[in-house]
Amino acid sequence: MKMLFIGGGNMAAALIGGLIARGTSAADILVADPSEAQRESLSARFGVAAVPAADAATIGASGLILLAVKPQQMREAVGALAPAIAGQLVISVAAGIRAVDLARWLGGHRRIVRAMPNTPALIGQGVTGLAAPADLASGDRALAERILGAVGTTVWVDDESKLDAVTAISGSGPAYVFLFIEALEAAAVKLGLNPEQARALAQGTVAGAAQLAAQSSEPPATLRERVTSKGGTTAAALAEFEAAGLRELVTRATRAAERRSVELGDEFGRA
Ligand SMILES: NC(=O)C1=CN([C@@H]2O[C@H](COP(=O)(O)OP(=O)(O)OC[C@H]3O[C@@H](n4cnc5c(N)ncnc54)[C@H](OP(=O)(O)O)[C@@H]3O)[C@@H](O)[C@H]2O)C=CC1
Ligand SMILES: O=C(O)[C@@H]1CCC=N1
Repeated sequence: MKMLFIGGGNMAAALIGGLIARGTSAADILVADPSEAQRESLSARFGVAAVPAADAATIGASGLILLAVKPQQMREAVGALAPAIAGQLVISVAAGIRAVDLARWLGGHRRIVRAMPNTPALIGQGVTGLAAPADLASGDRALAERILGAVGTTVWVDDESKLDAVTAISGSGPAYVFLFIEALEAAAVKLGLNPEQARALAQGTVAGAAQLAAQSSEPPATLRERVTSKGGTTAAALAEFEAAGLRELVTRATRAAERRSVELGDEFGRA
């Protein structure tokens, strides 16, 4: 089946890279993106064809259309598709933009799934939230699940509005983890380790802890307690995190992301 990506930026690259690594043929993927640099980069990295804009013939020949432009760009991008769309499934990965608005811009098209993936899709370790209208055919649900499931795990939410929370947790989440790695690395250098040592230790620790949490049947709190010897070094560090309100800070940060997702839908979707 031919897949057409509208927008070939960071998220599209992660999905395309993940799909190709897991057996999708590059010949089955076409990307439309006005940026020459993006097109060249995608073709060089993944061997996919890329065009500045999709024409009616390529839109009509695609079995699946993936919308991967920024929310701010979605109305214009979708408006250009509308006259040529041939009833195929459309999957949007955009934060905030609601299915009802996409449907309106697509001239009443109803075969729409919203997905909120994340960039670890590139290495097949993504996690994607999915939402679809209740009347979407089960074959379309299965197709969306197969595409996003090829690059990681999937989680359906019944209510589309829950995707704002999904975005705040797992869509944006990799950036929170990268920030923590950055901070741990910087702290390591301040403690006198060289930058290579700092990177190896910080990255290795986060990767190992994440793998252990994923493979363990025990909750993260139990795994944390197992590191924390009574009166030891971990307890000294965790006391600082708790005193600084790390848990509340995470709640505040994710609320801000969720709020922003709703705002993006209001700001760029309702027009
Ligand atoms: N990055 C992430 O981790 C995640 C992103 N998303 C969602 O994915 C979407 C894309 O995000 P991201 O990849 O980060 O953004 P990028 O800006 O990296 O990619 C968007 C691309 O679309 C291009 N574009 C703009 N207008 C059009 C058009 N009319 N037709 C085709 N392409 C067009 C842009 O070109 P130009 O730069 O020239 O405008 C750009 O290359 C967003 O809606 C975001 O919410 C979802 C989950 C995670
Ligand atoms: O930052 C953003 O808006 C997008 C959505 C989730 C991750 N990146």
